[in-house]
Amino acid sequence: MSNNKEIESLEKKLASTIQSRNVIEQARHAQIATLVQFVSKLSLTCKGIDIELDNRLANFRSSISKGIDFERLKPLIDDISILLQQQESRQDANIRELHQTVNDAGKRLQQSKGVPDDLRRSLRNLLTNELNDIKATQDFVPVLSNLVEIYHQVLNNKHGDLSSEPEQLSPDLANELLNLTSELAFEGESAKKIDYIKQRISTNHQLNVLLDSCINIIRLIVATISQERQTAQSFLFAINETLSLLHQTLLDSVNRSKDVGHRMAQLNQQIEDKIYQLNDQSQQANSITELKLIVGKKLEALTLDIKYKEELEIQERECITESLKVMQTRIDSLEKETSIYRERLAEQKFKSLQDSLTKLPNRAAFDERFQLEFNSFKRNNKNLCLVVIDVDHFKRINDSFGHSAGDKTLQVIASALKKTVRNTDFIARFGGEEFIIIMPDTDLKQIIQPLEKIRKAIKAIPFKFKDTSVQITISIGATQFMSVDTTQEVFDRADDALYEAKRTGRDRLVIKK
Ligand SMILES: Nc1nc2c(ncn2[C@@H]2O[C@H](COP(=O)(O)OP(=O)(O)OP(=O)(O)O)[C@@H](O)[C@H]2O)c(=O)[nH]1
Repeated sequence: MSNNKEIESLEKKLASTIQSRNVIEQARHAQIATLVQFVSKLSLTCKGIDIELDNRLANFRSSISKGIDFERLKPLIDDISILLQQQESRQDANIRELHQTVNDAGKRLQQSKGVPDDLRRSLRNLLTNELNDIKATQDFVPVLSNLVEIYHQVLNNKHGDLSSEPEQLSPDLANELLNLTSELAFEGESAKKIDYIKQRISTNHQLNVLLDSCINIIRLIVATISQERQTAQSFLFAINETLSLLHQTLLDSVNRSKDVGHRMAQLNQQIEDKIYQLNDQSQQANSITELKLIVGKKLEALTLDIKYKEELEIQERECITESLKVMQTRIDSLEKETSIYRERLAEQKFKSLQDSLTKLPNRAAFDERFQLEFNSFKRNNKNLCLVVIDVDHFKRINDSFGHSAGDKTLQVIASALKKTVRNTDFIARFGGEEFIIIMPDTDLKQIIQPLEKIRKAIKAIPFKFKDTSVQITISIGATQFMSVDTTQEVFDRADDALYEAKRTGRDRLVIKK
């Protein structure tokens, strides 16, 4: 019996132990399931970092979801742990690398030109503060987006700058403008301004510089023209003033003459009347004494009248002399003014035909003379040659030693050319580094010797810039006028000859028939 009771109590104990073990077992399963789910989810957060890790984690997730026992999971967990450790150090290296890259990009941006001040400030803050505060990869996100934004704005600015960046023009346009300015003769302050403009054009071929230069040149021309107009105006004003003064003087003297004439006529009448009266009264006189008395009185009155008449005549003469003197002075001063103005006009005509740099006749003067010589050639059919000279590699002088050295070179060459040609030859600066000579009474055979002399003379000039000795040569093209030629044809032939001289090595003379 006691045995039975014992068995019964043991069975009860066992049943309750089994039950509580089941409860524990169920709770453990529930905990494991939660843990498995959590581990699966956690493993998913590492997805995409590394393929190897991805594969292992996928394997691990599938194993634990199937409830594979710990013993079989262990090697998987070990592998994953190693991979995760490697991943951690790789992550650190990545952060350092990213830090360095962002820092480098920011520094490069800092060094680039044209970054506005506010962006430069933001960039400095990004590099010194924001970047140094980064602890984890995700911290890079706001910093990077900040940097991208700064880049974006700098690019926008640059783009704006680029679109407004002055367009580079062909140097031909700049040269053409330079040639045109050579034909302008200015004095004093204007000459200095033109020199400055020339310097700018020769070193800078940007559209805005050329436009700016054009505007400044036009301003100078307008100022000169208005100055000229003022001179002409004041001259005309002076003429007008003198003429109206002369007119007034003349009127005064006519009026005075009229007045004097009137008084003279009155006096004449008075004298005539008195003579009549004298005649009359003398016939009525009864005695010599009476006659003497009458005649005496009348003669006295007549003498007074005649004296007065004489005075009037003297006055009248003085008056006329005086007005003549006034008129003469006015006319003299007007003549002086006219001759000054005439001189000034002649001077201006001369100046507008002279190249201000070399003091040689300029292109306008050449055109005028070329036409005259051409007309005379057509009439007389005398020999006439045209020569075009161009300084070789002149650009190199400007580029190596500066525009002022180039200018000086042109002056020296011009004066050497002037000295070398005959008095009857006409030499002009055609523009830039090009000169032109009209040689009358010369044929092609005769020009070789003087032109070779010119070529050698220029080559022999000992130019020295910044302690460097430089030899400068010229190329020459020449031709003779033919009876069938137009001016353009002669010019083109001479230019072709020059081009051939350049093409075949420079420092030479080429003649074209
Ligand atoms: N200093 C100065 N330079 C000028 C003047 N006028 C034109 N130039 C320069 O002269 C140079 C002419 O250069 P290019 O036409 O290229 O000819 P180049 O260098 O002489 O070469 P080649 O003629 O081919 O031998 C340009 O650089 C012009 O800027 C001037 O008045 N003064």
